[in-house]
Amino acid sequence: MAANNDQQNQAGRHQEVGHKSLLRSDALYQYILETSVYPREPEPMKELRELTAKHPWNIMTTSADEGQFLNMLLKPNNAKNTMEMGVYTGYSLLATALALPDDEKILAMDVNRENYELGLPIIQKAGVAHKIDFREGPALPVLDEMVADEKNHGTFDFIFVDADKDNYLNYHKRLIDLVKVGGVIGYDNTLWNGSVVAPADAPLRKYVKYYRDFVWELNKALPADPRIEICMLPVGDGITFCRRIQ
Ligand SMILES: C[S@@+](CC[C@H](N)C(=O)[O-])C[C@H]1O[C@@H](n2cnc3c(N)ncnc32)[C@H](O)[C@@H]1O
Repeated sequence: MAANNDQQNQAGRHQEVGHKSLLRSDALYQYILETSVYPREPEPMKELRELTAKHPWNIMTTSADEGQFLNMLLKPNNAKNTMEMGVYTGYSLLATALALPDDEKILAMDVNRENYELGLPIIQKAGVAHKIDFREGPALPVLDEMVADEKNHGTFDFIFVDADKDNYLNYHKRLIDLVKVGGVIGYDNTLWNGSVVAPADAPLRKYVKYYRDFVWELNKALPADPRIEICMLPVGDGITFCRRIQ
């Protein structure tokens, strides 16, 4: 009996260790980048990634594996009309723009135009700048304006949310009207640097601690929303995809 219990405990432990190493091993992550991501990264995305690496706020950039994933996700889904909140220097925006058909548009919003303009020459050189409608300023009032006009309801195929985490639930309340039935909203950073499972009193950086409550709230609210199907993936800093079903 004791041996059986031991075996069960061992099996339980192995599963847990397997999960942790997937998320926590730097060497494994590097392996993914070097074997799968970097060899197939489009030249403009590589150039933008290298430019962004020199910027003082580079911690904000979308990771290369996530960029590759977004680019692949959008192609088979035949996404046409898309939106992005939180552009920074434009890595995820470029991944999206490269995946979209030539005559389609991305509504891109960020409070900071300067960082967008750092990456813009690379986006222009890649021949996709004409797909981007960049709006400088907070995203919420733009969403409110769009929601107020019923013509905009159910018109977006894909929406990527990577801006201020304390507004994610406010965004969700509006985006659910703007995305098509069958369309997808991706919320970035839903594992929030792993802090979602850290003890309440763990010593976290101030901004990580502040936003964690909002990420927790979002992670509770999305599974309870019957209008969507969801899938949370440990890509980048965690991304939760929501497909509108009603
Ligand atoms: C994590 S970064 C985005 C990274 C980007 N997706 C990329 O590929 O590099 C977050 C961005 O959200 C922007 N932001 C913060 N608050 C915002 C708001 N209320 N509305 C729009 N953008 C906002 C910041 O200026 C910052 O550029």
